[in-house]
Amino acid sequence: MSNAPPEPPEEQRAWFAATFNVSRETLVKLDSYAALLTEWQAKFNLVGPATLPHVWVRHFADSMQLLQLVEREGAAHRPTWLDIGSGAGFPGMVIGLLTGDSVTLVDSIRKKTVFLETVRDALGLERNVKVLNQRVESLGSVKFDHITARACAPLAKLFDWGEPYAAKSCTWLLLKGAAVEDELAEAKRRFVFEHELIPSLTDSRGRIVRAHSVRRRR
Ligand SMILES: C[S@@+](CC[C@H](N)C(=O)[O-])C[C@H]1O[C@@H](n2cnc3c(N)ncnc32)[C@H](O)[C@@H]1O
Repeated sequence: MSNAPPEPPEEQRAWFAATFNVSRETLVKLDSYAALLTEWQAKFNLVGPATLPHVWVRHFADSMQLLQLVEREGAAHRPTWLDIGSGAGFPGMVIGLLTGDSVTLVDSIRKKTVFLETVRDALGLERNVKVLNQRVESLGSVKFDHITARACAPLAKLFDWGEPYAAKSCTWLLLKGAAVEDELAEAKRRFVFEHELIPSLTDSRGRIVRAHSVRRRR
C-alpha cells in the first residue's frame, strides 16, 4: 500500500482498481454507488461537497484500507462488523460489498439510513448488510468481531458506545484526524486498551486507530 493516490479525480478510479486489485464487477457496483451518492447529494448533504469529485480516494479507498488491517486468512468464522454513525456508508457499506461479511450500519438520522437502504438494495447486499435507524447506544445484546467508525465522535465516546457490543477478541478500526493524540490521551483515562496508530493511505494527516481489548476502567 505504498503508492500515494493521484490528485486528478479522473485518475483516481484507475488508481483504486490497481491498488486494491478488485474485480470489474466490484468496480461497476462502486460506479453505481458513486452515481447514487451524487444524485442524493443534490438533495441531502450526505458527505462534504468538496469530497464528491474524489469519491474513489476520499470515500472508497479510505474505507477499503481498513480491510488490510484485519487478519482474514484462516479465521475460524466469518467476522461480523458494526459501523457506528455510517452516514453515507463509509466505511461500513464498502466493507460489506468487498467482503460479503455481515455488516450492521447504524445511523440516527433517517434520511441517511434511507440512502443506505437504497445503496444496499442497488448493490444487491440485502443478505449481508443490515441498516439500523437508531442511536447506537440502544442496540441491545449483540456482539461484533470488528467495530468501525469514521468522523463520528471522539475515541472515548466511541468506546463508551461500542464497548458493550465488542466480542472478546474484537478489533476496532477507527479513522481519525489530527486530534488523535489528544483523543487517545482522553480515552486512556477512562479505558484500558492496546492500540496501534497506522498512517492513512488517503490522507497525510489521517491516522487509523487499531485497538484491541478495550475495557472500562473501574
Ligand atoms: C460526520 S457523519 C460521518 C458519516 C460517515 N461515517 C463518514 O465518515 O462519511 C457522523 C454520523 O454519525 C451519526 N451519529 C452520531 N451519533 C450517533 C449515535 N449516537 N448513534 C447513531 N449514529 C450517530 C450522525 O447521524 C452522522 O450521520
